[in-house]
Amino acid sequence: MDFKKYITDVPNFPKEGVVFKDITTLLNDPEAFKAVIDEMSQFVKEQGATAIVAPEARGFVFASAIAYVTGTKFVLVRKPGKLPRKTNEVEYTLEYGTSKLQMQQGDLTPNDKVVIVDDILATGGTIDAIIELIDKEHAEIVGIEFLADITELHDKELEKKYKVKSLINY
Ligand SMILES: O=P(O)(O)OC[C@H]1O[C@H](OP(=O)(O)OP(=O)(O)O)[C@H](O)[C@@H]1O
Ligand SMILES: Nc1ncnc2[nH]cnc12
Repeated sequence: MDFKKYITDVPNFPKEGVVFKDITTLLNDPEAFKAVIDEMSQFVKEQGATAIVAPEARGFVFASAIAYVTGTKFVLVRKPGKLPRKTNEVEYTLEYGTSKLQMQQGDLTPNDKVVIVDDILATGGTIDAIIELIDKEHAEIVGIEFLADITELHDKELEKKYKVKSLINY
């Protein structure tokens, strides 16, 4: 399936100069969304993952469906003040701002084999922060997957260190 046609480009959102990749048009199409979840789940199975880690909010939309299909545990990465137990925290910069992400201590164990799931890889700031949070728990990262990758916005370092898959490349 040609997934690209289900993503809508929205110029100058949320800031002047950013072309926002709107995934809601994909979510509005049940067949396309199912095909995406099936393909992303296949990657998780191939890597032999025991856990999926994803950031709010759009990452959750994909990750929870993939965790259900693959029977893996799902660990949440959230913005500050949302997770109730003791967390680790990392500050990061993304295409249109700076923020912090947290993951609860002990949600992952050193035995976990993790696939990280998110909708968009842009500058890579978010994914780098998630990797740092997982490394603090000494879990193994066996793969990273995105619905879409905006190639011109990030370097190639991620692909050098990890098995990375994107269903759509811009
Ligand atoms: O590669 P980067 O430049 O770091 O950008 C990618 C991140 O930006 C978006 O999340 P956002 O923080 O906008 O949160 P949302 O999912 O809550 O909209 C997207 O869902 C990725 O997580
Ligand atoms: N251009 C973009 N579109 C959608 N989500 C994003 N996250 C970071 N950059 C983005």
